[in-house]
Amino acid sequence: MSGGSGNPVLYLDGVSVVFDGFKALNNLSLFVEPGELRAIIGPNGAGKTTMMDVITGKTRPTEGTVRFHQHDLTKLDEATIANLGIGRKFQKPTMFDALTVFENLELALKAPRGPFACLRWILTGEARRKIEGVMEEVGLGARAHDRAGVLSHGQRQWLEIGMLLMQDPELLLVDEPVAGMTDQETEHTAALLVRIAGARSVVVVEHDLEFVRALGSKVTVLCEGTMLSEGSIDHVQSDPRVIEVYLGR
Ligand SMILES: Nc1ncnc2c1ncn2[C@@H]1O[C@H](COP(=O)(O)OP(=O)(O)OP(=O)(O)O)[C@@H](O)[C@H]1O
Repeated sequence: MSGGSGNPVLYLDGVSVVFDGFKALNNLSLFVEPGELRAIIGPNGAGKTTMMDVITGKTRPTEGTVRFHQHDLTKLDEATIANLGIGRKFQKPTMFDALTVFENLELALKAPRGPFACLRWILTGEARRKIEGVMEEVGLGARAHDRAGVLSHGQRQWLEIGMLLMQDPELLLVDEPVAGMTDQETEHTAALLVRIAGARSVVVVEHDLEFVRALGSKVTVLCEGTMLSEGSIDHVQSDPRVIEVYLGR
């Protein structure tokens, strides 16, 4: 068993997911510490998306333990899990193009429930400071009043991360954040994720190994639904099993 020193925020032990007899996850164990940044890599079909789906309650494991602190995530629905403080960023942005960066963050904060909730909303000084803080964190401070629709692909991804941060997640799951980004945007994204981890745990699934290297974090390599190798990027890249999976055929 590996797992670090403290109590993990996220604890997966012996997790399997079987789809029609096919094991998408096979006895997977993974532990993420408070404030940790973790990269998950692996070839196509390795089970990375299925792992994220299990954590967020979209997919139920066939067997195994999935815990967020003391909460058994296998018993909870997606909305409850999100409310516990697990945010997930998908590849496709979900912001409103006609609204500004500031307004999108404002909407993410208040998440109005019910038809008149927004009419009762008054932007308090505290909320404004929070929005400004998040804009600085994701590097969009200078774009506050630009409409989301005019942002570059990279900036839109950062806004989306900012929208998740407005909900104060304790664990943020980020799916292939740098797909389609320029080299400069990719570098900015690595720095951004390093910056925002620490105050919360961040798990990043990504194919781009140069980007993963720039994260400087512990890396977990998945293959055929199970953990193949774990450690620094140098460690996993020199692991013969990883070399075989990535380069061997
Ligand atoms: N709902 C499903 N029903 C049947 N098989 C599925 C289902 N979801 C995923 N799979 C299979 O499980 C395996 C793992 O898929 P998964 O999407 O988790 O891999 P991945 O590592 O995210 O791959 P990629 O890098 O291509 O996104 C794949 O072989 C996939 O075809």
